[in-house]
Amino acid sequence: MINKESRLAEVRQFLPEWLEYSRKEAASGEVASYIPELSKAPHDALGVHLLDVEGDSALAGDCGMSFTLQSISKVFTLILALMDNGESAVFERVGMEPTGDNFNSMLKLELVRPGIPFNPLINAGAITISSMIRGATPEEKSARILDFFRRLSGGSSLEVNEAVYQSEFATGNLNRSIAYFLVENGVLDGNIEEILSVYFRHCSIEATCRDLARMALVLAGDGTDPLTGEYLIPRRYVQIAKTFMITCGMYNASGEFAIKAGLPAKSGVSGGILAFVPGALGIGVVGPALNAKGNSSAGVHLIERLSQRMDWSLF
Ligand SMILES: NC(=O)CC[C@H](N)C(=O)O
Repeated sequence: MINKESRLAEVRQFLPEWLEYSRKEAASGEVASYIPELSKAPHDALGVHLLDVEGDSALAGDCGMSFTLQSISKVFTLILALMDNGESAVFERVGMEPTGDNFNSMLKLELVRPGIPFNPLINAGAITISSMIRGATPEEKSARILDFFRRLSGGSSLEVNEAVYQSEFATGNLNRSIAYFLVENGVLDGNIEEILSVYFRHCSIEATCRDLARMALVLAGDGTDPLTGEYLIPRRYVQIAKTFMITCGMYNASGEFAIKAGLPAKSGVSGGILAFVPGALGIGVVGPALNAKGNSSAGVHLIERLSQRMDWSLF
């Protein structure tokens, strides 16, 4: 058990120094450019916000910067799809296993029958999950997702970054290929452009490190917001999301991250990372320069170091 008060006090004291040390890792990374709009992010930025169950914060660096959630959103659309459809319907369409491949790989879709995506956190799985969000139109589905994310982030006013959305929609041919493949396999049905618009929109929701920390805090609280007492997610669905975050949350570097940090986490190509210490605190990090696995170079370094110094690993 960690002593929350004294831990965050200690973190607050050392955080600026640790952050500057981790920032150097950005030098070895690259800002994502396959979505053109993302390439505008500052290469050396690094920000962190930690929020504990009492509402105490520790923050450092470029934590005022906003960025799009990208793959981080997949954790919460999975949860919404579980709430909308139930566990068995969701797992008829997506699997429960890590792939060991890149997040946008199509390799295993062809290799393993019946061709359902390996898990809901790779693009194929997340596109399938987007199609399962309740709503009569894509606009209604997107509005429900945004509303859910706003409630999870403490009644915030999160918005879609339209420029990033348009940039993804215009250039997302690999995601289109995945979607057509899923239709062919009988996993997806419906209008592909509409399904992709729901997917690209939730990836393009803009947030700050504090928003990530706030959403992570709800997961740390097993689905109940520790700051308001509001029940937002059934505990079972948090358990499912948490397990996927450990096994697949950092793409094909999840094993290494589990060993080095030992925390449930999800990263996105914008350089954001959401992580949490169950029962204790939510963590939001951004560092746009990515390593070869597509995770924030400096962000991974910072979370691993924090977890090791503070003895936060679950394992
Ligand atoms: N890994 C990511 O963050 C990928 C999300 C991005 N929107 C994509 O589909 O490529």
